[in-house]
Amino acid sequence: MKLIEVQNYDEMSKLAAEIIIEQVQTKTNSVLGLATGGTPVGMYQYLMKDFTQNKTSYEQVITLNLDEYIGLEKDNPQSYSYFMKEQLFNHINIPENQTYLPSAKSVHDEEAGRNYEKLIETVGGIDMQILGIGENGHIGFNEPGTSFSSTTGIVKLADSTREANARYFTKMEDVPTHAISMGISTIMKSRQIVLLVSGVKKAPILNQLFQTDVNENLPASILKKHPDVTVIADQEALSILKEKKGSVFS
Ligand SMILES: O=P(O)(O)OC[C@H]1O[C@](O)(CO)[C@@H](O)[C@@H]1O
Repeated sequence: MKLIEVQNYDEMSKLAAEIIIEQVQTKTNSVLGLATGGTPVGMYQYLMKDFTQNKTSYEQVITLNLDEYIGLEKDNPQSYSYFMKEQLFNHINIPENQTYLPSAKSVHDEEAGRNYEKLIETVGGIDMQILGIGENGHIGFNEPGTSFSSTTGIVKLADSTREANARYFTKMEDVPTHAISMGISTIMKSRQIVLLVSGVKKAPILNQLFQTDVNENLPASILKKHPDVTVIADQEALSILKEKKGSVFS
């Protein structure tokens, strides 16, 4: 994993957007894997700004999101489908039928994961996957303990994930208990991965990520086995890791 150290959230967001813009300009029909959550919001704002100023075109781009809650309609403001429209799709020239999120009718909808896997294959695989990391080390909604060979399917959210995401809901009971998520092996098939890490809350997990071996209790640790991963981390996220100089900073 290549680590790029930046000052703050804004620098992380700008750099991530620049990497995506370069990808889209170099390969106009790029397939982008996108993430939700608080981390990529600033990056999406930079993409919108660039679209307004420089007219980078997304006409031929295809996007595939990592995950979606189960039980929320697409027009529910807490759904990731709604999030992506609000944060990005409504503001750039990407055709709606080229933006995909996984979607499952219920926690028993096993077909949904298989269909998403087929879709990813049909579009030729993901060129560049953007990831955030959960405070417990999850990528997508693959919680600690998930098999590294997992493919897209229904996942149960860890209590800590529901608590972390409760900030977007009126009350804890409204936070869905399950989601559909790209699997870990699915994410690992992406040709290039960019992991964004910002804020002091992510400092412990970022430290663990660099200090521990690849193991299923820390889903993001599998990224160490991928040939092309760039981690962009800000000073707050790096605060614990940098105290332990000598490991990655020597
Ligand atoms: O960016 P946040 O809100 O800290 O969330 C971390 C990660 O957890 C998820 O919300 C779970 O999908 C990701 O989208 C995100 O990258």
